[in-house]
Amino acid sequence: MKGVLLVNLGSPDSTSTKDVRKYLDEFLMDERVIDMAYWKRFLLVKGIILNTRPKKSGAAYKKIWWDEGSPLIVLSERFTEKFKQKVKIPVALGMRYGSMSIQKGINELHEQGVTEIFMVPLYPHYAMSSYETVVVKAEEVIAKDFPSIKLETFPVFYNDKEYINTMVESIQRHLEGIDYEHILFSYHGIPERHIRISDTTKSHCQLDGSCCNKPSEAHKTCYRHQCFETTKEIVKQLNLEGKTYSNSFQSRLLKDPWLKPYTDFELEAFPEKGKKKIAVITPAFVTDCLETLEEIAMEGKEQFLEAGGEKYFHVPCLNDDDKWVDTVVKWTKNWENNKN
Ligand SMILES: C=CC1=C(C)c2cc3[nH]c(cc4nc(cc5[nH]c(cc1n2)c(C)c5CCC(=O)O)C(CCC(=O)O)=C4C)c(C)c3C=C
Ligand SMILES: [Fe+2]
Ligand SMILES: [Fe+2]
Repeated sequence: MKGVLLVNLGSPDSTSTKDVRKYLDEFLMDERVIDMAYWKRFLLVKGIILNTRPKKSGAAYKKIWWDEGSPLIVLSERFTEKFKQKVKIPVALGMRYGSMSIQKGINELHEQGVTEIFMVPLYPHYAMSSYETVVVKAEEVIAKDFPSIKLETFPVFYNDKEYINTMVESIQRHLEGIDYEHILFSYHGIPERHIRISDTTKSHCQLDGSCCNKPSEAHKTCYRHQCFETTKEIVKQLNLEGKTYSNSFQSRLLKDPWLKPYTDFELEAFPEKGKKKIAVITPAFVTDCLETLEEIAMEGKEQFLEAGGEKYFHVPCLNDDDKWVDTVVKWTKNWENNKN
């Protein structure tokens, strides 16, 4: 029997320092997130980061937490409920980190007799710290505990026609009546080093603007290229002119160079450049979460207004948008009918 596993990143169980520490421990000890030799990662994460960050992150989570729980989890559950109504096969939701694990999701499907899983990682773009780690984890769980299950994973969908149309419709709906003169596409950042590690050609990605427009095999796993493509496709349909939009990367951790330009620097510089009314879109996330609700909608707004900005609007993620649900249903039905 066929079944679907939807996978998102996951959140702590609560905003308490203890729960946030447990979540960050699993997240940051992932070798695809902090890519150091095990002993170095162990010392950095357990010896340094976990001593201070859980309290700080817990306070940030408190600012966005809902009565029902983490927005990322609640919104993913709402999406899943709507999705279940539209397909006839078993569906489960799993998270890469935290209690609602991929293991639990696969087990839930297994108990319903599922032998073939269609997994949709809810990430439009390929990064070793997002899409790749989900695939590796699911494959490990299946090899260890469910060897008879066949797994097929939906590819990244950064330039998929249906996804782009869904984004464009949602953006147009949210921006109706909003007074803005510039759109910032703010993507989750990754360390520049990760771009080089994921470059399958080992020579294409230069990180200097010279490579992302040249066709290459490397783009199949190039986060930077894929983010730029998402923006290009969206602005094409929105008919935006060159100087009225730009890209940036947010959520840096540690001191290594991350993808540039940095969102916080851009937000502080816009007013001086005459861009005083902006809208921010966060396409790396299909679900609103700490990084969009706190970092962009709250902190980003404050930084922009303090620097002299006048109007600031964050466009919500797709969340449980009906057209978005229908898009993932369509991908699923194509898989059921061997059309993907
Ligand atoms: C969009 C995909 C994501 C990529 C790529 C990604 C890379 C990445 N993240 C960190 C560190 C942290 N990220 C945190 C939160 C967080 N990250 C994503 C998505 C991607 N991360 C989401 C959806 C969220 C929000 C989770 C939620 O519960 O709402 C956090 C935790 C919060 C904090 O302490 O700031 C950390 C830490 C690294 C190091 C990285 C790539 C190397
Ligand atoms: Fe992250
Ligand atoms: Fe590139």
